[in-house]
Amino acid sequence: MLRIAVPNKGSLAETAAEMLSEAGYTGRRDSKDLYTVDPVNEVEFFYLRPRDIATYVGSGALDVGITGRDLLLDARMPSAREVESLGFAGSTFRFAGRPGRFTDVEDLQGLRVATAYPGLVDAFLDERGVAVDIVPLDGAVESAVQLGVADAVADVVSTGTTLRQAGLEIFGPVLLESDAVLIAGPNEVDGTETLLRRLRGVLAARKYVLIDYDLPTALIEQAIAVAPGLESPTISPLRDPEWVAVRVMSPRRDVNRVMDELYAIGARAILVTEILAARL
Ligand SMILES: Nc1ncnc2c1ncn2[C@@H]1O[C@H](COP(=O)(O)OP(=O)(O)OP(=O)(O)O)[C@@H](O)[C@H]1O
Ligand SMILES: O=P(O)(O)OC[C@H]1O[C@H](OP(=O)(O)OP(=O)(O)O)[C@H](O)[C@@H]1O
Ligand SMILES: [Mg+2]
Repeated sequence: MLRIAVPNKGSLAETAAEMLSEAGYTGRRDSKDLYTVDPVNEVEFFYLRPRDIATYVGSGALDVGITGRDLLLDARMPSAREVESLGFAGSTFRFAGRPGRFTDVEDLQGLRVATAYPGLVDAFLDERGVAVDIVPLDGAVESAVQLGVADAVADVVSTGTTLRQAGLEIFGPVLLESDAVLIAGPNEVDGTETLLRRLRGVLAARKYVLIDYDLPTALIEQAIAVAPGLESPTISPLRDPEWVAVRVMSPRRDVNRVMDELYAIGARAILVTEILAARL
């Protein structure tokens, strides 16, 4: 059985559980459960703190897991590796301080930097030869400057609202672009490929829609230039020999522009439908 580590709470937990459910797995019924087994799909789920998941997977205790790229790097587990980005919980990892006080990381030399990601920050500053005093905190790191325990912070930034509210300003380079990732450990385990294919199917179903339309045969090349599909569009004959029916997958975010352009070319009966699941 494949042993999968899943975030039990925090920003990653809900979407991770949704993706696994859309991928056909049966997860826990109660948000307090720490373990559940899905005998049909031959997987076991262990619900763990996202921060600990790289440790379990990197040590080989569990086979694969879902965590954040920032948490994976912070854990410094060389035998845990990223397999696939899962496209949610996107954020950047940044330094911030009082407005105007810092322009670059070199300005941090000898100062106190509060963070919940000491491994990540240490590695970044070491590489640049900047020595600081790391103040390790568990969360709500943005308050550390105001409360006088640090001169600057290094933390997850999404909308920037938390930093703004704490009166802090970003400075210096982006330490990391993070999102939720599937990670694997040192062992090749049966079932990993199936899990990966299923999760990719969920990502594709979220990212793409199906477009069907009818089109005068002579306009096919123009229409395909607007919506080329992934491999190649499906083109089927219609009863009227002057017309064809076309079906393509198309990125969801572009779909209204694509429909407008297809209509302008001469396509009619343009229909967009959701993809429930996919193997590409
Ligand atoms: N506001 C956010 N937007 C996007 N991703 C975030 C945000 N806050 C945290 N994350 C991501 O969530 C992961 C951290 O998950 P974790 O559950 O440890 O923290 P959390 O969501 O801050 O939970 P909590 O603060 O309740 O402990 C990291 O990968 C981080 O990049
Ligand atoms: O840029 P924003 O959209 O404001 O999001 C970033 C904030 O979100 C997370 O905090 P969370 O609410 O998880 O609290 P925590 O600091 O206690 O982890 C993260 O640690 C930042 O503080
Ligand atoms: Mg948090």
